Amino acid sequence: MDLKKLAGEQAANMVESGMKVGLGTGSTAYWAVMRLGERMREGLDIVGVPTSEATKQLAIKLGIPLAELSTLEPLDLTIDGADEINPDLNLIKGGGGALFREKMVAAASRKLIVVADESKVVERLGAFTVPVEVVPYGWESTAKRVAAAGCVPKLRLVKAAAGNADTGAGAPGAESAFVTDNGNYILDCDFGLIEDPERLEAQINAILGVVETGLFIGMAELAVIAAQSGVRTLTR
Ligand SMILES: O=C[C@H](O)[C@H](O)[C@H](O)COP(=O)(O)O
Repeated sequence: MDLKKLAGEQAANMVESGMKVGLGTGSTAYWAVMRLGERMREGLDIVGVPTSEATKQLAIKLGIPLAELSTLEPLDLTIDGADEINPDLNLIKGGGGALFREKMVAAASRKLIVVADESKVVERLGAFTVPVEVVPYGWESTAKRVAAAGCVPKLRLVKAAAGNADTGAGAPGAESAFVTDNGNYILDCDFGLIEDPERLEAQINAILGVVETGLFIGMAELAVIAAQSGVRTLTR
């Protein structure tokens, strides 16, 4: 049984015609968007706001009408994945690097529904490193300031698919900084288990050079969690 598919589809079944819907990013939200595409072919009528370029391309392929966030807000709901979910429905997000647009869209939504398999549910956040989006200019200095908040930040890297035969730069397998849809970098920050996620979010967001953190505090209202034993929902 594909648990991500189960959770994603179940949340997509909660969407009603006429709704303005935030479309999340990642391998679980993917299934929600796929199901919305299927339901559109059966007569569902919605307008979506994608949280990433990848989701935008998927929605276009599925024929889901899209609009700019500013023209649609407030959205009725957003369906999105998470890397960790605690009992208060506070989240760590951004494993795929989409955290900034995800937070913008979630903040403009009346309701955020999180979709995940059971492995994402934790007692305390922090086993998954906290992604922090930073502007490329002076990122090393920003990383030092983030480190002073009590973590070990690591610049997220990606392996190049193709290289420059002349210079060897970007040769297959060579690593370069991961660049977000907003043209920024990601620092993956290991804070250990986090005692006060709300305080930490405020502390990191106050650092010059930081764009946003992957801590989503008090934003999710409902979580649809799929396990081998079935689907359950968690509320705040
Ligand atoms: O940046 C990516 C997003 O925050 C994802 O929603 C999150 O990483 C969960 O992704 P997945 O469902 O693929 O585990």
